[in-house]
Amino acid sequence: MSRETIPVTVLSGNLGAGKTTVLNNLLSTRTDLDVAVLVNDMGEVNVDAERVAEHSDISEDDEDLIELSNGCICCELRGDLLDALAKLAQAREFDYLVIESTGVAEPLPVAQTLTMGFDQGDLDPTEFYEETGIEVMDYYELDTTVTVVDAHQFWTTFDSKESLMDGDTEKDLGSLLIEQIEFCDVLLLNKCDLVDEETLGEIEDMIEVLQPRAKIIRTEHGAVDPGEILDTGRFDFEAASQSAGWLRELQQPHESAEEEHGVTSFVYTSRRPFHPERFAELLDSFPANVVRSKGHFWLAGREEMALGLNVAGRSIRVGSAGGWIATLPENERESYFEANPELEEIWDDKWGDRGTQLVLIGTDMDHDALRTDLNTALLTDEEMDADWTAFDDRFPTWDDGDSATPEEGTEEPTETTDDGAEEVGLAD
Ligand SMILES: Nc1nc2c(ncn2[C@@H]2O[C@H](COP(=O)(O)OP(=O)(O)OP(=O)(O)O)[C@@H](O)[C@H]2O)c(=O)[nH]1
Repeated sequence: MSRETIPVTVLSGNLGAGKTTVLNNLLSTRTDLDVAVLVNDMGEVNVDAERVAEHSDISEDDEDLIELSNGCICCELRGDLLDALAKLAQAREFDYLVIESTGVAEPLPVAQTLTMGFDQGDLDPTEFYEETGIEVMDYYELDTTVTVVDAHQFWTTFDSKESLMDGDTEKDLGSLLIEQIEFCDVLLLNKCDLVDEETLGEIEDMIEVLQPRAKIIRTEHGAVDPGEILDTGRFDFEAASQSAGWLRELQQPHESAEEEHGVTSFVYTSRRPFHPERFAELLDSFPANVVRSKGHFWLAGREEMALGLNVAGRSIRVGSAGGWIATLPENERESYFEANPELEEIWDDKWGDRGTQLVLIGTDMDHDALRTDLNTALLTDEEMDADWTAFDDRFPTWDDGDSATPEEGTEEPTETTDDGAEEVGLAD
């Protein structure tokens, strides 16, 4: 069979979750399917590629199996990924392509590379086109992003602060797991043979709140019907980027009802700024049962810029979330109002759109107690009239040249930690 475009499946998942097992299972049980494989491993020697070769008809010298080593396809190997895709396309025809990404890859940049193409490839696409008559990006279509999650290690990884280098940034396993869950079309909850029914239910409740859009499939030893991960047509960049539970919650806030296993979420909003020291103290001892929090906040004394909070597992990051609409020049502000008439409703005569909006997701959270704690960190009436610049403020500072609105703001998060007062220090 040959076809117009090759559907591409990207397999992500933490180290040891079972990505290679899924792949081996697919290749060894369905030899009738013409699948090419691209493996990205961080190691010197590409262990995964050797194992895939061992367990399937594909040999390591085979042009069907391409290995990318010494880097991660979500960062420094993006160009190499495109090179490899071009070489595969040139080598022969096949019906499906599966990319197994390294255990530290974030699915989003991989998806971006596959959907947006040659922003930094070593290979000149024009040259390739002249040689082959094939437009690489037209030849492939990102079809399904699959995250493999290790059910047995789930809670340990979720709470883990063990860090890994992800390109130039250090990431902890917990937040990587959350990012992988938040960006996928299909989630394989693997190693279900090692976990009891009650725990599986707890994990599923958490995953459903973090990622309401994905199809969750329980697997043992990576055995999954190929139709669930190949040529499913499920990938949609826009939908995938918008599917994280926290984002949905921000867009349509609602107090979620308690699930069977106590996983809930809610949105905290305030039109008063936080006191920098009291809010820092709150983050220092942030409750461990809040496993995910995202949003922007207003810190007294920082009237030019919204700050972004990003809590994932045990990692707490604070970054710039862009300027307030209130700080924009008059004409730009007016066009914002025209495009977003609902702004009128939240606009404050003195403070404009300044305020706080945070989603909190967690297990057994006491919503009222958390709201009270957050409210206690807000300025009091008396403090509202005080000189805000006199408050102690150990949050980092950023260049405020970025005029993005809070919702659109890209974060340049500064890693902060939350264990122990000494380590926590938000300031440098
Ligand atoms: N009991 C059990 N073991 C599994 C299952 N799936 C995979 N394993 C084992 O878990 C280990 C890791 O699996 P891999 O498939 O290598 O995991 P991976 O995600 O490819 O790992 P990296 O390539 O290191 O990121 C192997 O020893 C597998 O045999 C499962 O469902 N149950």
